[in-house]
Amino acid sequence: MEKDFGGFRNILIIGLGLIGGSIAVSLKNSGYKGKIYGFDLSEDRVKKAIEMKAVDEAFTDLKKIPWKEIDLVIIATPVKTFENVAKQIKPYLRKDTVVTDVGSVKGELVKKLQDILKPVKFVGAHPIAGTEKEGIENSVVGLFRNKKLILTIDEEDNSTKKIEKFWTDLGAKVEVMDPYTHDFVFASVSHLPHAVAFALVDALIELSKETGIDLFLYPGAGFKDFTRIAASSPTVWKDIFIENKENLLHTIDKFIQSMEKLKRYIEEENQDKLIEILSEIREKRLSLEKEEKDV
Ligand SMILES: NC(=O)c1ccc[n+]([C@@H]2O[C@H](COP(=O)([O-])OP(=O)(O)OC[C@H]3O[C@@H](n4cnc5c(N)ncnc54)[C@H](O)[C@@H]3O)[C@@H](O)[C@H]2O)c1
Ligand SMILES: O=C(O)C(=O)C[C@]1(C(=O)O)C=C[C@@H](O)C=C1
Repeated sequence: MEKDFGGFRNILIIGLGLIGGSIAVSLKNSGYKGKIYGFDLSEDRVKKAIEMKAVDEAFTDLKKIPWKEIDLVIIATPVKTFENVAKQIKPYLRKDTVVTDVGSVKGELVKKLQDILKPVKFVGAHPIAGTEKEGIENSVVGLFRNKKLILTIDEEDNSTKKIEKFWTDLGAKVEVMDPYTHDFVFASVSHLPHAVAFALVDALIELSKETGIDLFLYPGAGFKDFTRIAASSPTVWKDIFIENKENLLHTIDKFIQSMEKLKRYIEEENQDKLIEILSEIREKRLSLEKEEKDV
């Protein structure tokens, strides 16, 4: 099928960060023909976006945006800003403009945004792709290629089909999930791992203080691999943690239980149990590599 990115003629990206920027540069690189407009509160980000030719025009003032031309708005700011952003753009939107997002949390937020934006259609979307970097200066061409993209929709209609085509043409593999299941799943496989990585570095900061030995002078590859995501944006992640609080707290409790189990087996020097649990965990982790190869 011909690449038409859902047939949206002109697009506005709100939030010229890593994800908003990666959408812009990926569109430009894939032959998207329409205009890409950008908006950000930061003058520097706007300047950078224009300098990089990631967007055709970019603004820090909503009033200056050529709203009549905009067929699709993509909200790509930290999740706690979404409601305000929706309220601020609502008066400018054409009734047939579609609004979507890239937020890492869905749940109630999807319903709130649908209510704020009504009668304009809001379609919740979450690309399962990113890095620990922030800002458009770190954007990646092709970031979404072969990556999952979760659409949190109740039913298919013309707008959801267009959003699905938009992401398919960027190379993503679209899956539909209800917003609440989405938040449990990504609390487990994304938000908990980030919390654990942040906490692990925190533990080493505390141990360094307690002992007077700077443990960060001796990181091996394992520590670096494991904690790459602890370099992620504090602003983006405090919003994700708070917006998905209930699910995240539940997964943190499960993680503490697993740590306590491991601690107990170590304390008891229980070799059988350690072999049993570590073997089971290793099998699971290895099966993940195999699934990736099979894709
Ligand atoms: N980083 C990832 O790996 C990743 C992956 C998938 C989804 N997401 C989601 O994408 C969104 C953006 O994350 P990012 O990593 O691109 O962050 P980022 O920090 O790189 O970019 C966010 C941008 O939004 C701007 N901004 C903040 N508040 C604003 C407002 N009210 N109006 C306009 N601009 C505003 C900031 O100036 C910044 O340029 C978040 O909702 C995040 O949950 C992130
Ligand atoms: O690879 C990374 O750096 C990421 O953290 C990407 C990652 C994740 O896999 O957890 C982070 C947040 C998202 O909402 C989606 C993807």
